[in-house]
Amino acid sequence: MSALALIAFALWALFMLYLPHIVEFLRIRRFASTIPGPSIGELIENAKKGQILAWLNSLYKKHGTVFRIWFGKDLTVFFSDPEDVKQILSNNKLLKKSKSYELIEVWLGKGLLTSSNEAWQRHRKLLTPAFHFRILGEFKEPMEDNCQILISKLREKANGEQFDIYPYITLFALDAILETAMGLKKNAQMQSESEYVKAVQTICRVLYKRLFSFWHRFDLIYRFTDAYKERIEALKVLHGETNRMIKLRRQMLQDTNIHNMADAEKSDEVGGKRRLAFLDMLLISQLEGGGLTDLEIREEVDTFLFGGHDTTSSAMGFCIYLLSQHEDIQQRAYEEAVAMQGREKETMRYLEAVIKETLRIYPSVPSYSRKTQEDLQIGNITVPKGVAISVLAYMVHRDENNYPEPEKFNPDRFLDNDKELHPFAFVAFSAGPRNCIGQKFAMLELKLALSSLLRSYELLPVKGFVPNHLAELVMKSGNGIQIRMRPRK
Ligand code: HEM
Repeated sequence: MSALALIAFALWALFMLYLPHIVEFLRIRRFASTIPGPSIGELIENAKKGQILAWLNSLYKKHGTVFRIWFGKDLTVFFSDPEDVKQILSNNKLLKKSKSYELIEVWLGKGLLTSSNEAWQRHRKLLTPAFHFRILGEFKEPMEDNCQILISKLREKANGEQFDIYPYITLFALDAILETAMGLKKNAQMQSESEYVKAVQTICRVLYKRLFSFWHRFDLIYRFTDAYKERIEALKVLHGETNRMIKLRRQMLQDTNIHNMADAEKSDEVGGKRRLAFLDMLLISQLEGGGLTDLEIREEVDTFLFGGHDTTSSAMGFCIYLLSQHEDIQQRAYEEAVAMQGREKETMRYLEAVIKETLRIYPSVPSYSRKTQEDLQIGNITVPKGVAISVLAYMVHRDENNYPEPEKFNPDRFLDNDKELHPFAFVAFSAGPRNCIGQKFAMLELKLALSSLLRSYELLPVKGFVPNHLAELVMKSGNGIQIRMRPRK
């Protein structure tokens, strides 16, 4: 065979290899032309401005509840109608996450948040008991200890002067998740300079930055950036620490003769405490023979850490801001917090409504996406295979049919007409099979922290302050959470 024929054959083989992708892409392009949406130029311009949520809001107003955006060659269709959201989130065939989740795999690997198919199903089944409310109750005490540290750290700020409370909250949330996920008392609140705490903050920052950067998305370019170097250093610390903890907790189980759950239930001591961290539960199920590999365990522990600290700090920060702005609502929440002291695990009707209303206006995860693995009918649209579908919780929560005056902070919505709401009108924790596994954990932590804060301090508004909410992977306020505080008498 001549060289030319060889080249022609190679080209043909390559073409045949890519043919299905080319056909799929052409179908997607044809479909995209039937859905309204902005140009790529508009995307770049708005990403540069950093006001993605305001832009998505304007697209919703212009195009309605369904619109599309091209992210490079990847198409995402955004949905905000509760009826469409119901079809998306309850569909058992739509469980695969979209491509943007691959960016966080360097840290989380194929943990629960990023994995799909059988691996996800197996892990979810294995992890669900660890989030059972009875087990979570065991964490009330360490969470309360961390709340006390938060209250005392804030004492120096409770002088009526303006300050940013957000850094205090993040360290509190990090301590709460480190202690419960890994059994690790890190005292981030006391040692904010620790190498580990800094690595968590660095990795969150560089991963978010990459998600919304056009250039950093190209691997070849990214490898030459400072962010890449920072990422490598942070991952070394993070993975090193999780591996160290796996070794340490395994040794503790061995030393206390715990080989299965029955032994653990009988034992009083796991590392000096009766409580089992999520990590212990995973290690015990490994000992019982049906568990995960060491790598899978590390990925899950890192996933809890990521999923569990930024989301709750965001919710807590926005809730404090809203309470500081609404004296009457704060007073009602305060009275309930006083009446329920020590019983926060029980229903706290008003504070729960306050938290839900906060998450309605400021959903910690403003949108989340799946990828279609086959053509899919949603409402009157047939979405072709290979398209990312995004639930835009931020706009679902601003649907005027369910929420008249949607920008108004009114927790009574969740007391008065909760039953009249569309079941998919509130999706801050997502819904269906891939909903947030940690939502009960999050509610317990938020209730404990907010009620002890309310009992200790009066939250006062800062004149003219409005949070600049940014759509990072987790919604944040770009200008912090500025408040003033006074001790309660
Ligand atoms: C206010 C607090 C929280 C909010 C608003 C929240 C929200 C969400 C949302 C919207 C999802 C779905 C994401 C997606 O489909 O891509 C999710 C998934 C998840 N969350 Fe949360 N979350 C919170 C707290 C937590 C906590 C405290 C933990 C862990 C202790 C946690 C662990 C997870 C995990 C592991 C998943 C993936 C579940 C799966 O795919 O099976 N979250 N969360």
